[in-house]
Amino acid sequence: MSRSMLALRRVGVSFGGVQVLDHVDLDVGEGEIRGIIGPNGAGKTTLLNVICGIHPPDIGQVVLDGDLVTGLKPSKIARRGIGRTFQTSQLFKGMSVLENLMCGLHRRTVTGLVGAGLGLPSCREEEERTEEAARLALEFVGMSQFADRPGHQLSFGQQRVVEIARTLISEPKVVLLDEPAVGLSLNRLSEFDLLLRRIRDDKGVTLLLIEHVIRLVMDVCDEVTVLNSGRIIADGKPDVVRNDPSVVEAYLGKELRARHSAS
Ligand SMILES: Nc1ncnc2c1ncn2[C@@H]1O[C@H](COP(=O)(O)OP(=O)(O)OP(=O)(O)O)[C@@H](O)[C@H]1O
Repeated sequence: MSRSMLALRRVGVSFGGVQVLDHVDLDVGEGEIRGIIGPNGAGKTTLLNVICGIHPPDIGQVVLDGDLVTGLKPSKIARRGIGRTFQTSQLFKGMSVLENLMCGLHRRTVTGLVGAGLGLPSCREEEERTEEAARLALEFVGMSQFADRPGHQLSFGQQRVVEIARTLISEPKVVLLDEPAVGLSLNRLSEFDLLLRRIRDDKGVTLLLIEHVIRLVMDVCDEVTVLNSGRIIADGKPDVVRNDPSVVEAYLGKELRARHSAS
């Protein structure tokens, strides 16, 4: 593995006495695309919430690029270099796609939204830089033609891509993607696969991807981690994980058994 970019050490979380994450250890190398799969309720989203600080772990540690970030506020963890998308669209209604992206950066600029809104001369230069960064991010994900379109008018799949662009303008080290391929057609899926690779290769971003679209996970991920009932039951190259008996049983079993009996 390359240098460790993100590590979880014996992370535990319980909700109302139910252990949702149980001594989870994870090492993600710099520039890796890591898939996290598992049945519904396995703890995948909770894992992302722990990493980005939305839900601090009861026990254990989160280490980002060598620094302990456990217990920091989500905004601080974001500043340390972790971006995140969610299962549902988080675009602001009534704002254009470009404005949505600029919001992502305003939160980090010196003058912020208020100064920009007042149009203070000192803010104009920063405003121009913010707009330029937003346009470049849109261009990177191939959505420049939608810059002035209200965000909520885009298809669900397009909104997810805009959200990824919004994470990129902050130049993160790691981006966490929660089911980003929901709503994408098969054609779009191969474009999306390429986009993820470009984010890694051109921007050097490490990606952690929760996904139920197994084809995408097996194609694009360097490594795959399988969670079941809050525990890691397998971890490794997609081909190895795909054939691991415990994974077949816990997660892929139903699907594969159905395919075998059909063939
Ligand atoms: N805030 C919460 N309070 C109580 N229980 C929760 C909370 N968040 C999650 N859970 C429970 O923790 C378990 C794991 O949920 P989580 O959303 O992490 O699973 P998941 O693997 O992401 O599932 P899915 O694939 O359906 O999104 C579930 O049983 C869920 O009901």
